[in-house]
Amino acid sequence: MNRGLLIVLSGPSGVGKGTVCAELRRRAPNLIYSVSATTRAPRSGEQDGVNYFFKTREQFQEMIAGDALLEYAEYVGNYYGTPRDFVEKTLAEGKDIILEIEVQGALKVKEKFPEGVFVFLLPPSLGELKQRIVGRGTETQDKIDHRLSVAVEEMNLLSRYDYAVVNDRIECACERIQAIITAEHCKRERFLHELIDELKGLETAQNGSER
Ligand SMILES: Nc1ncnc2c1ncn2[C@@H]1O[C@H](COP(=O)(O)OP(=O)(O)OP(=O)(O)O)[C@@H](O)[C@H]1O
Ligand SMILES: Nc1nc2c(ncn2[C@@H]2O[C@H](COP(=O)(O)O)[C@@H](O)[C@H]2O)c(=O)[nH]1
Repeated sequence: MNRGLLIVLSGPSGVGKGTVCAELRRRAPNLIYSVSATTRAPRSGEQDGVNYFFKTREQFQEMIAGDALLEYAEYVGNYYGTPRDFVEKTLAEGKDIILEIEVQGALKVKEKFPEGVFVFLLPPSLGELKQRIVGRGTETQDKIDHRLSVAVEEMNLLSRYDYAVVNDRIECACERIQAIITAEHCKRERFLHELIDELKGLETAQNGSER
């Protein structure tokens, strides 16, 4: 059985990662979502085990010490991390999994899983990014300013990603990401590699007989 694809979706706060991820999962129910652990307080409507595993700092530090996280990062005053076992089990079962995480963590995942598919979601403009994060209404002005200053640093790391996708319209962004996932599956198809090897063999044999 082929291993599943590890897809990492990053991008600045407020660009629409969560929104795009939710729409991708609606379109492709087989795509598994990695629920992160965090020390951030739940927002109104967020559920433990669904949006995040909400942890105290002590519980999170125990997860770090017990090597239970594939990666973690401190972002704007809170810890965020990806539970390791669930990702490894999902990939071993041949299922695709998507991680929606910030840039420092994504680059750590890239060191461990260079075969992953790393997608950076971009806003159509910085003005629109600001409007989205303000419009969501979940953060204080202080936190918004902090998240926007981190956003600029994050966008400087865009070149470390395999793909950049603009989230202008949610449907278009999802279609672009779905096209990337389809293409990445094709690249990994064993029969294609066998066919390419066969063609190379044929070419070598032909060149040999022409000499
Ligand atoms: N393509 C879009 N057009 C207009 N608004 C959008 C679009 N995508 C997302 N939004 C809106 O932007 C806001 C931020 O989206 P979302 O919470 O998904 O961002 P995020 O990148 O997951 O943020 P964070 O990293 O802070 O969790 C939400 O109010 C969402 O409805
Ligand atoms: N490195 C990680 N970053 C993560 C993880 N889960 C979420 N995130 C990112 O944190 C910021 C803030 O999230 P918010 O829910 O407080 O708005 C955002 O960029 C998320 O993508 C994780 O496991 N590791």
